[in-house]
Amino acid sequence: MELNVLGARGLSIGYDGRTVAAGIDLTVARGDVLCLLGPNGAGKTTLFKTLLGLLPPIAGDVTVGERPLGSLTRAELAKSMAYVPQAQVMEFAYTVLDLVLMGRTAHLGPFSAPGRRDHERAHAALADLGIADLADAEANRISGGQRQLCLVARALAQDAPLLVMDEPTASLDLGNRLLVLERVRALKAQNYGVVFSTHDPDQARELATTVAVIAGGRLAAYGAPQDTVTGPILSAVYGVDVVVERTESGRHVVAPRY
Ligand SMILES: Nc1ncnc2c1ncn2[C@@H]1O[C@H](COP(=O)(O)OP(=O)(O)OP(=O)(O)O)[C@@H](O)[C@H]1O
Repeated sequence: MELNVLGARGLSIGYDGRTVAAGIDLTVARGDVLCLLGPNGAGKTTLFKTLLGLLPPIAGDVTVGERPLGSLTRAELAKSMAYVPQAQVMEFAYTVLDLVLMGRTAHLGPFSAPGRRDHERAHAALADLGIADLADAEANRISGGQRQLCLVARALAQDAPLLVMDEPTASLDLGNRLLVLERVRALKAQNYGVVFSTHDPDQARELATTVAVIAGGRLAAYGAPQDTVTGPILSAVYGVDVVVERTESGRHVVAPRY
């Protein structure tokens, strides 16, 4: 049986004793894509921070590769899951290759610089995402979508089986959004576990194997996309009247009910 790369049981999340959401149970195995949906302020980022070990749980447990999160060293954690932040313009003029090499940090000995194997891994990650030709480009002088793919490449170079992506398509134009989504789909096919948040229920329906809808201080829905990204659930969670329609090509899209 495939081991879970990430799990949460009876998890309560929040800040300084203020609970944002409680009773969260979820699992992610290799090849799973868990999509996190929920209204603004519902707790998606708070849940991410808790799953990444940046914020202590108020109650309950997080397991990483079946081990309690708190028992992993920083290096073990970095080899177990890689975080992909939203792409922003960076303070320093790193090249794309430098940026991706940062993903190798957990694999380096203390005070040692990246070696030949690390460079090979970084180049392979760039090639994997179709951006090998950008290696020497300055990371601030490429498109937002390309920068997002660099951050995914950095996560791949980390050699962790789980990628955690915070709204990977936020602020991207249509072409770049489709590019990033296509790459996420490819990662699933390569047996990575993926957790990503989005404000687009169509992406959840299209890409996810499991959807977690966080709303009203709990998981309002958790399960297969066809059971969770539904008109009644979305209407209740977002306070709007929407339906999920099937297009001629067989896709499902969320639309207002007119
Ligand atoms: N550092 C913090 N300290 C205290 N409360 C916080 C902190 N960060 C967020 N919150 C509160 O926790 C709740 C959940 O916020 P969170 O950022 O997790 O929501 P979200 O679902 O990611 O929202 P969005 O979709 O707008 O990004 C909100 O009420 C927010 O005000």
